[in-house]
Amino acid sequence: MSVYTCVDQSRMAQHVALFDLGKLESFSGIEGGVENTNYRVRTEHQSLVLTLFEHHNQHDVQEFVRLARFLSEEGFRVPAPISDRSGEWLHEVAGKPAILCPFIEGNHPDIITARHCWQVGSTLAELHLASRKLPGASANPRGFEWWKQMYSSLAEDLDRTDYALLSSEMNWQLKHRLQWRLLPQGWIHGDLFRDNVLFSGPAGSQQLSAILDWYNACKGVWIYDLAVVANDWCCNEQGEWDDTLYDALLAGYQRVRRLSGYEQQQWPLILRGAALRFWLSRLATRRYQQASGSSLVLSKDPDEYRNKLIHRRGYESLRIMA
Ligand SMILES: Nc1ncnc2c1ncn2[C@@H]1O[C@H](COP(=O)(O)OP(=O)(O)O)[C@@H](O)[C@H]1O
Ligand SMILES: N[C@@H](CCOP(=O)(O)O)C(=O)O
Repeated sequence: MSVYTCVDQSRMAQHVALFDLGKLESFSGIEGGVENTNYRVRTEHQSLVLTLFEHHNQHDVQEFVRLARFLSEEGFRVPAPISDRSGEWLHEVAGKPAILCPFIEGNHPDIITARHCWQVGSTLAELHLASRKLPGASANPRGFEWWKQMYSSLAEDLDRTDYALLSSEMNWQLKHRLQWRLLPQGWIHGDLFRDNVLFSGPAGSQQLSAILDWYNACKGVWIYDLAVVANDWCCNEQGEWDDTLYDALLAGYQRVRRLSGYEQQQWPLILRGAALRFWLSRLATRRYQQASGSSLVLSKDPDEYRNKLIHRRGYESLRIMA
């Protein structure tokens, strides 16, 4: 469970009292999540999630919640923060920027099927196209510049073999920066892992009920967003593809937006970049968790993404289904 910041009963009640939600009934830390502190909050009138941002200031939060608010208004199943009586949706709780969103029913499926992947793919493409109407996406704070900073700070955290792998991939990515820049771009979710999507309904006919955690939303290459999904949803921890899931994801995405020949050509490069990004961020998270000494934290294994990167480096090209 990831609860980095503890909020006591009286502070929670004081916060809930700002909204038209009735009295606070109960609250508890949410299991899952890596980066922020989340509480499930029940009031007389509603079930909600309070998120405290651990690494971002109010300005950052205003920026990346813009997309979630826009998409929610466009009718996508995306939780957007609710406003208090004075119209304010961004607050400070325990010294952290805080938002309160409606709790959305659903679960993260234990077993991923082609049906899940197809729905995630098509919804992702719909999000990409819909968000073209929202101007002003800012650059990815976990993009190439951040990779470089992390790379130079990681020499002590990695053994020689892993550091050599990291150096080699950084050089490869540097050599191919221009290819990234020529790909179609726009708003991206940036972190569409299984634990950021909810499904509801009976097993076998589940429907996607929400896309959560918009806290990495930024400007980026669209197929990078798709590669993040492929690397998490469609392979095992060693990076070996499940062809059925992989084909369903790409078919779902391409039902809405067809990949160009150039995107197909660059796909292996982007899959590698997406694996590298999460290897780096998991190493960064591990370092942060060790330093903060928090007891209620969920750890995600950096080696999983090192393994996926190794696997992706084995591909010069990769089939993309129509
Ligand atoms: N609005 C919501 N409705 C239902 N569950 C939610 C909602 N927001 C978050 N959660 C639950 O909390 C978990 C962690 O939230 P998330 O935003 O992914 O945290 P983190 O940014 O720390 O990774 C999610 O996996 C989900 O189960
Ligand atoms: N989904 C990611 C965690 C989120 O990435 P971060 O850069 O915001 O820490 C994972 O599984 O590693």
